[in-house]
Amino acid sequence: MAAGTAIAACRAGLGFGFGFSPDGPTTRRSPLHRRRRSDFIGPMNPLKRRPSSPPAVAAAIGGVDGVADLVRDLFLGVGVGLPCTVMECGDIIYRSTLPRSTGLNLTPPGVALALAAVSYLWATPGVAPGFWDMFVLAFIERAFQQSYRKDDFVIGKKLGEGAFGVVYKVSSAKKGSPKGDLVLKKATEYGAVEIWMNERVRRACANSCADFVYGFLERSSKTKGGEYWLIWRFEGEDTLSDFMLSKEFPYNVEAKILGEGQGLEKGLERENRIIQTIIRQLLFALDGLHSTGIVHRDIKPQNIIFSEGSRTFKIIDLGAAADLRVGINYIPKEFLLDPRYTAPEQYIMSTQTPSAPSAPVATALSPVLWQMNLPDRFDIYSVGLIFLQMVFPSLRTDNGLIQFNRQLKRCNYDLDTWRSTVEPRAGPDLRKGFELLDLDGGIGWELITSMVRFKARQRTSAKAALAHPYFNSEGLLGLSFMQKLRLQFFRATQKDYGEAAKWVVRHMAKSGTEKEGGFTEAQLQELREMKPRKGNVQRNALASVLRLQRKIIRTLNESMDELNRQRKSMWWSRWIPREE
Ligand SMILES: Nc1ncnc2c1ncn2[C@@H]1O[C@H](COP(=O)(O)OP(=O)(O)OP(=O)(O)O)[C@@H](O)[C@H]1O
Repeated sequence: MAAGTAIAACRAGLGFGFGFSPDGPTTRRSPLHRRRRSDFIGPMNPLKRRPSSPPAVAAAIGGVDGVADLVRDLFLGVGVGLPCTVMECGDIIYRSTLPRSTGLNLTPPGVALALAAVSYLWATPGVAPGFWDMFVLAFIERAFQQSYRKDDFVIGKKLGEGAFGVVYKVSSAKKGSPKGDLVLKKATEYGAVEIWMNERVRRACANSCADFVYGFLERSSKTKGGEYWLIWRFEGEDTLSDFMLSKEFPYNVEAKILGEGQGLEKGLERENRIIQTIIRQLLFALDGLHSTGIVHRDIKPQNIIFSEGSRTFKIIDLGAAADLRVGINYIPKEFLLDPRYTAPEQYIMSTQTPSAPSAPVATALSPVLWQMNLPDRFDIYSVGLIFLQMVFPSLRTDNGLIQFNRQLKRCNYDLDTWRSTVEPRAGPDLRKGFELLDLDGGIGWELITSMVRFKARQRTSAKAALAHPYFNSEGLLGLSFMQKLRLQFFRATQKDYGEAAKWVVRHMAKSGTEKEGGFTEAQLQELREMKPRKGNVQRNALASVLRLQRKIIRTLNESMDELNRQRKSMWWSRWIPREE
């Protein structure tokens, strides 16, 4: 019945038919298709023309073969096709008339479009991996992971106490729990963010941070909302800060990260090698975080732990981190980032950036926002300061670092200017530091100055820094042709294109000219800021209207922010384990 209808439709040229068999349109062998050429185009050889017949008749004529065709058409022919006048149906008898199967047709614009789409989906922080991580990996992980309760832990020595939590060394006798000591952090409401970040890191770049085991909410009579309990493996006793406070630094780290017996005399070369290794490990860990869209925001030697197991430095304390893949850019109001290590911009996203919309939209837009703000450069500034502290012993104390920050601010955050002011009257420690950075044609100085800069956009990324020749053991002279090319590229990317961008923006923003009338953006801004003046009623009225407009927009933005914050806290808290 259905086949009959299709034939009628084909005859009428309506284009309905049983079109799509698994072989594709060009190799169909049903009685229906045998007929098509002759019906619509006309026979090429009248002798070979088959009579038109309904499928049932064709089945009778064709015997078993026909029945098989009919059954196949009935079950597999499910599509809607174009009439053979439009579609290349071919003819089973004249196989040579069948168009050659080309499979997928590749065209240059199609390839370009596909490449652009793939690059966008995989660009930092990764839209496609983000959806996969959030909707597949997270659920699988949750389904198979071991869960814990408060009673599973025996609490031992206190390791630290911050503004938002207490950290203990603990052990667990629970079957299946990791061997060895564990670390437990009891955190207040902000622990939820930390659990989220640690779970994300464990799935995306486990080697970057301390090995996270589990996190859950524990109700308690003392705290209103309960406490979040976070468990990690115990990585080791020492943080980078502990090592740096010792007079033996950097030699006290050498055996741990490079092994015994390096066979070099104590001196600049040897110190340089150790510092190089620490910075490389730190950049490697940061690159892992940044590639998955997480910015730590609290990078400092106290938050870098030495893992005895992997003999590398790892990052801890993700309590202030931001996950820009899904738009968690959340800083508790009372939370102050450590001013000794923060970059001058204070914020990782422009304050003009509206707060992130719902998670899927934020994820889809994340590559654009990431490129607009380059939030990872915030952490790079902190690494640059740690690098300076390792090289110049006088900066390792709090007072030394605070004083340095003041000097740098006075020099407009320009390390070259700072150097030119302090070097002439430098003591032996400072001079030794400059000498170390000047090894191999000043390649160390070049890297450090590309990290500590006022403008985030001019700072290097962790990935680019890792490719810098500073990390090549033979220095500048040992660089291959390709490495030299890479260095040139690195230097080119460090140039300030901000002025060029400003010029374009200035010209684009100019909405009015004297000739064409209207106001330029700058004039409008002036009007917005202007206090009402007597005597110019028209101007004052316009200024009042603009001020009112600004107020309305600000109020709307604030309410949207508030709503988004509430909505966000609702959606992502679903991922945090509840009370066990
Ligand atoms: N996985 C770990 N292995 C070993 N020690 C750890 C681990 N995690 C944390 N610690 C120790 O606990 C201390 C405090 O940890 P953490 O910085 O996460 O807590 P915090 O409450 O946020 O502290 P603060 O606010 O001072 O940064 C660290 O300085 C470190 O000595």
